[in-house]
Amino acid sequence: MSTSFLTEKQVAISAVRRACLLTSSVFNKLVKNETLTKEDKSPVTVGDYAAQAVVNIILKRAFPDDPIVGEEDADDLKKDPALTKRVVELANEALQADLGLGEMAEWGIGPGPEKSAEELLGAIDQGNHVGGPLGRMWTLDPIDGTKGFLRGGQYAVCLALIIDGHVELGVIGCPNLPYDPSDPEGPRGCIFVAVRGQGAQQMTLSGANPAPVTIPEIAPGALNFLESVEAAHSDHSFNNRVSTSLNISRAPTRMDSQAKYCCLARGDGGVYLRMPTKAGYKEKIWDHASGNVLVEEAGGIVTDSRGLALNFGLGKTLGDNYGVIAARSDVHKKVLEAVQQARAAEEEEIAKAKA
Ligand SMILES: Nc1ncnc2c1ncn2[C@@H]1O[C@H](COP(=O)(O)O)[C@@H](O)[C@H]1OP(=O)(O)O
Ligand SMILES: [Mg+2]
Ligand SMILES: [Mg+2]
Ligand SMILES: [Mg+2]
Repeated sequence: MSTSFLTEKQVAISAVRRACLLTSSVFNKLVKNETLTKEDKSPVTVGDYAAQAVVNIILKRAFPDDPIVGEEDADDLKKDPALTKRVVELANEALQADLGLGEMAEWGIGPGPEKSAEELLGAIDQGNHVGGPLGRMWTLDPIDGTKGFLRGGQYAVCLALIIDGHVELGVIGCPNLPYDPSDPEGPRGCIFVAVRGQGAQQMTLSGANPAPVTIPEIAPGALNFLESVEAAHSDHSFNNRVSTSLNISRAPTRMDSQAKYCCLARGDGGVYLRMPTKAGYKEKIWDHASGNVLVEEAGGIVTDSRGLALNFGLGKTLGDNYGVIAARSDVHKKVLEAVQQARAAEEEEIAKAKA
């Protein structure tokens, strides 16, 4: 098997583009127009299921033997015929759309035949692999940043190829992210692609204007933190403590989803820092795999708060990794030190309070 991953890359881009088309259509039909009635299921649920069905159908068409670790399963969907009908309509619309640019019949990429409800439910459940240390597997978050999706803010469709516990390819679709960070009101919709050893790039959602991305050197005074909007997902006060100790004066940029890794990769914010807010939460591999290879290929380093590499070979979660720090290598070193000092100070305070 070739290790250039050319086919894998084209297939993954096509799958993510079709899923983004679908999630945008769910947003426009169900969220923006506020057409939801009480009986309607959450548009997030519809979008999650349908996007996972679309991506899995495309992956399995090209790589029938590859297992997929997907966030969703179809157990609840199977009990709900009305929701299933909606998912089937939306998934087929996205699978049959003519995307034009970048679709190549010779790669087996392009509009596909209509799928039955049974086939689509089956496709969602093909994302049931549990992960592990050996072999090839894909991991998929069909909508990452569901809160952002509902707000009309940032969310991402995230797909990655993991081989023997290492992320080799990552594709992230960000339908609401401006293509040009210096023109925040300009055209929105980007796809970020990274292949291990081959660099990182971004392109528009239609596949146009591919351009390499690398993390630029950022003057210490211009650095800022990229962090979750949701206070329950990452510890804002800890980030504040760390940024204060690093004399960072710029306010953090808060956004949902792996769009944060994408912004970091193109120099739009200098540090990704995510510390758990409650003991026992284990980060999921689909929430970090694509962003991991993207940031590393853009010249950054990604570790946990102890400086350890993230371990994608332990199953569905990152196991014992605690927190995530991502930044350009020079910045990463300083942030890791500051994080460890802040953790020590925090522990000391807790011990004092208990005494
Ligand atoms: N307690 C938690 N701590 C950290 N991440 C969480 C927690 N609960 C959910 N998440 C996940 O964080 C991701 C979003 O991160 P962010 O806030 O940076 O956008 C989602 O995938 C979300 O999972 P889920 O999709 O199941 O809600
Ligand atoms: Mg997620
Ligand atoms: Mg999700
Ligand atoms: Mg979820």
